[in-house]
Amino acid sequence: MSSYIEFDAKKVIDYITNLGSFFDKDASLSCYEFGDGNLNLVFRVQDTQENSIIVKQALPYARCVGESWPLTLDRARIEASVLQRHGEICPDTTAKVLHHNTELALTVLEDLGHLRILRGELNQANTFTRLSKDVANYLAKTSFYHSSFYLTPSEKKALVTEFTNPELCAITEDLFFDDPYRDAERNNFPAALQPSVEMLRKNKALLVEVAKLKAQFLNAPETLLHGDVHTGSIFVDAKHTKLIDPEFGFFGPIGFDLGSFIGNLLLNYCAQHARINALPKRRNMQVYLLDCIATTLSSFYATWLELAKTHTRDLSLQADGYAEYFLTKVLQDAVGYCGCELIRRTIGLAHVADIDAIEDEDARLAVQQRALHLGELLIINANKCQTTDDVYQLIISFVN
Ligand SMILES: Nc1ncnc2c1ncn2[C@@H]1O[C@H](COP(=O)(O)OP(=O)(O)O)[C@@H](O)[C@H]1O
Ligand SMILES: CSC[C@H]1O[C@H](OP(=O)(O)O)[C@H](O)[C@@H]1O
Repeated sequence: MSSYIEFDAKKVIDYITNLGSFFDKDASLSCYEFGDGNLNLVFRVQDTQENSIIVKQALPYARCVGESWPLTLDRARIEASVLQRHGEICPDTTAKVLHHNTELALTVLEDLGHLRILRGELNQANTFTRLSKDVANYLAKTSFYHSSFYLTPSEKKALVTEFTNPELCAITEDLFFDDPYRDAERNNFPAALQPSVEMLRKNKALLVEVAKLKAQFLNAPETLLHGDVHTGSIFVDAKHTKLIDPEFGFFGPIGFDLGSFIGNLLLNYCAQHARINALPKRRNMQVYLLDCIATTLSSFYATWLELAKTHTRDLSLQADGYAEYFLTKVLQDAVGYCGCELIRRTIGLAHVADIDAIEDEDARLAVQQRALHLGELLIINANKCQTTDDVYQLIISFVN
């Protein structure tokens, strides 16, 4: 029988005190819940000496909807295990797991409260020079070392089983690839956007490309993905970049995380158009975001190719030219998934503050139309890209 119980602040303190690992024996602890994500509880536990830890607990349902949307507790195991595996490869860019209890679906994490969530920072027009290189390095290394280029077939198959995450994948499958393209109850957009949404849904070529992207998501266990690399899952400051929250992790197509990240930068790019009273700030941010995208792409590609040339263990995959062929497909997938992220964050269930916080209704609508159209163009044209520069030029041609 499961010993799961939902924790409150008092139970968290009792649990942490019993563990006896993180604070002085006689420390006076306080605790509060401050999660703002869609799914879980997040507590901060602190003593009076400025020491603190984070306790994250999964609920048996989705926090943002309530008990009417039951959800597996196993997501906490997946999240902790992805953080541990990715943390072994990229310790500097992955939140550190200090303790995990699978039965309680509870994980103790290092407190990253001295850093800031990237989405809020971009919305404040703050920029981070390390961001693109750090994210590219994280995505390239974690994806290479969990791919068939590096793992033996039996190692990989065992991990694919360990990281089978059907319920969380089903959420992505529905929210990314299904709901936006039909009349789904969970969709969320203003009536004024209906004509743009209908145009999108009538585009048969688009629907075929979305089908291909979904099929790839369902059928291509290329690597252990983070599964939800949006700008709300990245802590930053001038010297640090830390990824959190990989509960959607599973073995899927390498381009998915790369595309999700770039998609979130482009959502912010679109939202910047609402800054009509601060044109220099808007221009600076848009230049920064495009530069970030260019660096992420080139740095991801260069790091991955270098790893493939020097660390590929599979003999056949060492064939001259194969890594380049493989990476071209990864880039095309990334452009497609990027387009899906733009569309689903505009008209689907889960929105982004970048757009939703725009107060002026007309300005918000114009940004939503821009994001939808950009998503559509990217998905339809993704397969024209052969190189990272092609991807960048494609993006530039549609955003300007
Ligand atoms: N390790 C951490 N250190 C500090 N704050 C954190 C940490 N992990 C999460 N948080 C805070 O909790 C919020 C929700 O966390 P997140 O992992 O995104 O939850 P969910 O899984 O519900 O989306 C984050 O936006 C951040 O403010
Ligand atoms: C009901 S899940 C919707 C959405 O929320 C997740 O993000 P997060 O947990 O970081 O808030 C994920 O992007 C899902 O698609």
